Amino acid sequence: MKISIATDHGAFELKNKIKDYLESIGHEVTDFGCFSNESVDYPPIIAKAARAVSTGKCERGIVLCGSGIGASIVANKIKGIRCALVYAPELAKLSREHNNANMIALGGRFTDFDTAKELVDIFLTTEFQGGRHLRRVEQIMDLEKFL
Ligand SMILES: O=C(CO)[C@H](O)[C@H](O)[C@H](O)COP(=O)(O)O
Repeated sequence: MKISIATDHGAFELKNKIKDYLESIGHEVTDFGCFSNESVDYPPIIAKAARAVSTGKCERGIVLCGSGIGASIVANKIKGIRCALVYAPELAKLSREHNNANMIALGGRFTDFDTAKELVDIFLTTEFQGGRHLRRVEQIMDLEKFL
């Protein structure tokens, strides 16, 4: 799968570990930064990863920051993005089954690598359930028409 990834300094190491892990299991990862521990502003970096999903260049995206909150807020500003902030496996599962999330946000200061790996695995392998959830996701996407 083609996956975009981005972070600010708050999850720099975790981003690199997730990228290496994804590549080791055969995914194609486009890394939008950041590329050092130096403090950076997350909005433009995260927006690039979200735009890659929005335009179809990547099928899914993973964005990170210290808490994951800022990253999720930014990603959800981009057309067509449904980005879920996930900390627990059940939330990663629900983000796909109920929300058809095309991106997840992780908090690097609150999530260790083993947990992140589990969250990412679930996000990438769980199918959207459709049905009543499709109707609701369509209602979410309809809201973009009024932006
Ligand atoms: O945006 C955030 C919080 O919603 C991210 O966690 C940032 O990584 C964090 O705000 C960065 O904080 P810092 O004090 O500048 O390292």
